[in-house]
Amino acid sequence: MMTQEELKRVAAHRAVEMVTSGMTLGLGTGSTAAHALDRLGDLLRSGELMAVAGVPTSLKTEAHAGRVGIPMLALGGATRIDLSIDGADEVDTELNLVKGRGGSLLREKMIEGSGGKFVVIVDESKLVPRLGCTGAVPVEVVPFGCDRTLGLVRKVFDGLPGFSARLRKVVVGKEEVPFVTDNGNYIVEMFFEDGIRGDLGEISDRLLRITGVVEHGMFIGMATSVVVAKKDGTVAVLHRK
Ligand SMILES: O=C[C@H](O)[C@H](O)[C@H](O)COP(=O)(O)O
Repeated sequence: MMTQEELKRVAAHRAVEMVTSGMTLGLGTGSTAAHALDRLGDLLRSGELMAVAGVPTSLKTEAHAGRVGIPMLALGGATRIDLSIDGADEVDTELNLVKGRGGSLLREKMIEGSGGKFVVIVDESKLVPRLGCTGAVPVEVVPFGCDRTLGLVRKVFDGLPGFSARLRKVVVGKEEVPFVTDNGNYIVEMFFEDGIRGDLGEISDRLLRITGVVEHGMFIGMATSVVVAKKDGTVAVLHRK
């Protein structure tokens, strides 16, 4: 039986097979996407891939891509993005995603939603019947008035049994402080007892209408395919219908 880390690598390597020389890539963030960065670096060093450039979805990815020698472009400097490769926290049966439990959802959504293919790489444990089944659905909010914004997010799900929301905190020294994203924003985490039931598009619209919300971690209808590494070591590639 392969470990979860090995499965992440298997999925990442399969997605990197879709990369050809000359492509501009969206470079994802997280432990699964990290395997794709390493593989891209290896292929560039060996000369099997040439003239590839990447647009990093986080400062961490920018540093990693720099270490492994992937040439980079800023989002504004890329005329097109041919293919983005990134992990996800959850993938539902329609290939909608929860992303951003690592805090990188905004840049990911900007880059992965800017055209081209978006290939998601996961191990089997990320497949869920409904988004929000296995943990937090993050929402990026501006720090100003964040308590008011948190209250307005709670109102969207008013009366929903088992729903809760809180500001994501981290411990620094002995103190709990808000988690700060690469964009200087905070994260509200939404929790659902048994996942999100209802129209995701409508829920998305209601969240995005709240002044103070910057973006949320539901990636609806964005993934063009999902590479799933299964426990037995086989790989399935699911395509959006
Ligand atoms: O903010 C984090 C990103 O959305 C990641 O792609 C996501 O959290 C999945 O990360 P991992 O591959 O480490 O499970």
